[in-house]
Amino acid sequence: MNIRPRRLRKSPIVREMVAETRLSKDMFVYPYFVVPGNNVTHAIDAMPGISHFSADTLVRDVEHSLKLGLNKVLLFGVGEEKSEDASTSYNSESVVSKAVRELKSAFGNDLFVITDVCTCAYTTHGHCGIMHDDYVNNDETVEVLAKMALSHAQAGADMVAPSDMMDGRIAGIRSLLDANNLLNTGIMSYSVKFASAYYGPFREAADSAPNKGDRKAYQMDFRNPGESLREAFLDEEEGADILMVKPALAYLDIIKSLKENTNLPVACYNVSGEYSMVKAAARAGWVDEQKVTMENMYAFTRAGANIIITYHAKEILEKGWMV
Ligand SMILES: NCc1[nH]cc(CCC(=O)O)c1CC(=O)O
Repeated sequence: MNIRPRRLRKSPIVREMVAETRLSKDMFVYPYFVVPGNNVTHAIDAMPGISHFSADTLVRDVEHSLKLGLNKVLLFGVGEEKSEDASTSYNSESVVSKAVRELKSAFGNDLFVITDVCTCAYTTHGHCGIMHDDYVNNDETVEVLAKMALSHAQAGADMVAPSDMMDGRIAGIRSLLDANNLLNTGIMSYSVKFASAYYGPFREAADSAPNKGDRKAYQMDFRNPGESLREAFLDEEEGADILMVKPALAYLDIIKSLKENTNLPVACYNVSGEYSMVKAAARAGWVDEQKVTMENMYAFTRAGANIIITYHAKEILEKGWMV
């Protein structure tokens, strides 16, 4: 026997030398939930370790994140007045726009601010668009999304991230941004977003559960890898800068095939249900939290993700789990 793969597993040094996948904190994007008011830090039950922040406490928490080397955030607005037309979503005084202004005035270009663009937290029915006869009207929704993206961009967001899955929304957003001379505001598209039960805990965090029906008439069917490439290519043609796959853990095949088929950076969203399952199992003593978390992070990287959006990011860096 002259071939012995175990030679290269003999010691930590040799294992480090031949490791095929590297993970860096620069790959992480950390999500934050922003609520109205002052001095609010309210823990989200379904997502241990994650809280709602008002703009002032957000600035303090982000300052701490920045010290850890976490310099990219994804903002979700929660707790705004809801309506049929989601008009609070594009108000220049919206909770997200205010938070963007405060973060940018505190940290400038030391912080990269991405905003989630979707109406589900702003509509009375909790759907990701404008509804008529129990159906989300695509083109009317795209107009609202473009206005919402514009308001975030005008507040100073570096990048907007539409998470609604309407057809043509990347083109709609890009053209409104360009018409307003916001040529350098990027778009990270939730290109391949499946209708998934893994969003369960998030709906508590964002108070965005649909009060009737589900999201299957706009989010993708998880049986369809071919359609996932079709969706991603459309976004690429429409001007997306980054393509995202969501959820991540149950969709590693999709991440891998997208990476092999595009030259754009690929992001994955390690969603709330994936996060809370790890937390719950770790709390019960069934898995080693550090080891399972890092195994998941490497799985995303190995599949081809260049960017990982994860609720674990802060704890990974706080506790030095990278090493
Ligand atoms: N459309 C809004 C949105 N943006 C991100 C998530 C999920 C994030 C997570 O679960 O962590 C959702 C929920 C949904 O589509 O139902």
